[in-house]
Amino acid sequence: MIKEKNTYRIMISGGGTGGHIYPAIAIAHAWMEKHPESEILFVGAEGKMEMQKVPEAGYAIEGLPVAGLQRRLTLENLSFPFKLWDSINKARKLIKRFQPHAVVGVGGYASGPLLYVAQRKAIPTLIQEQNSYAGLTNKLLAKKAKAFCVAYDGMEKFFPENRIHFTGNPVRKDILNLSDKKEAALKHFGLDDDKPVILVLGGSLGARTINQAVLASMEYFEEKGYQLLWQTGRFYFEEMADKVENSGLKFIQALEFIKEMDLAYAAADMVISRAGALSVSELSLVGKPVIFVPSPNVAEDHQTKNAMACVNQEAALMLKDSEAVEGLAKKVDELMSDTDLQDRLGKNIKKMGKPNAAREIVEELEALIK
Ligand SMILES: CC(=O)N[C@H]1[C@@H](OP(=O)(O)OP(=O)(O)OC[C@H]2O[C@@H](n3ccc(=O)[nH]c3=O)[C@H](O)[C@@H]2O)O[C@H](CO)[C@@H](O)[C@@H]1O
Repeated sequence: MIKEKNTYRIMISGGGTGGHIYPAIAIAHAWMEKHPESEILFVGAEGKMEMQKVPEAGYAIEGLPVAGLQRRLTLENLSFPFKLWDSINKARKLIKRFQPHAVVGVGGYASGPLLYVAQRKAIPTLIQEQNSYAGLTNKLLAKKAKAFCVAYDGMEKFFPENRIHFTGNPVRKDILNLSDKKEAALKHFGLDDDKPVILVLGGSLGARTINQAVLASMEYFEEKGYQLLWQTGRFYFEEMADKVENSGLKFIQALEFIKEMDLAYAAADMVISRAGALSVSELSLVGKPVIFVPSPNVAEDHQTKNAMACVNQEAALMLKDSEAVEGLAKKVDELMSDTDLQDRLGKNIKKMGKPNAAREIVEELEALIK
């Protein structure tokens, strides 16, 4: 074990969406809790969500000009090699200045240049892969990374088996214990305490189909006596909030983005959610009945795989994206009318939770530095 009082410098890189950023922040918190004298520097992509969320969590971040390669042929792709070159140069300078003991990559193209430079300088790199299907950047960095902290079985398809550690995804600490938060949560969101609360989550950016499905069913939900806490995502918020306002419905609450996810989970009686890796990991710790509506627009349909890992353990229900608009109300009824099913799903999903993930990742990182 490394000494507790030393100053370690750790760089953490990646982002693009909450699914990469929040695990990165959870790792940083767990590291600082154990090694409070350390310095942490995040590296993200200019203009992306991490440039706002990371400083809000109390850490410094530098942005690289890197951009993702579009799958379609676009003009933007022409500038890709130049941005990559600039990013590698900036990564080189950052590493020279910060002199990290180790570099952590959490996926998303922002982590590519930094880990590439670190690996060429023989600085140990650890990759945290959140999904059941490895992202492109992580696959490209796999050969020289020293450790892979994963959340799903079967990751030896992508990474060398002897360096894989099955830690689970690191989640924010405040959702680990929700038992005494319900009352405060209802108050925080101005919810009624005798109407069931349905929490609707579209992943960190919101989900168009889920929003359309809620729009199609919201009158019915209100008639049934439910109240909805509905995260629309920032791209859809104005339109959805207008529609709620014009409908005159009283118990449908549209929110752009929820900062206090612990309170949202605590308030909920059931959850409708996209099946991004972190949402699934968090919901596994929360232990409430869930209907997953996986996004069909992600590499290798990995959200369906994430959701099916739960469905196969009778730990959640799943509704296909293509059936969501027509089928959401019926699926919600199926769950809300069956309290045994609610209990079973809640208990089974909780068994899948990995509450020590962040701590275990910190231990792997310590082992690399040593
Ligand atoms: C469309 C897309 O590319 N999705 C990917 C993205 O998902 P996305 O970024 O949506 O990520 P996840 O579902 O994994 O996690 C969402 C995170 O955002 C937080 N949150 C969400 C809503 C909100 O209002 N407030 C809030 O704080 C959640 O608590 C969670 O920590 O990264 C994941 C992890 O690599 C992938 O599995 C997803 O397939």
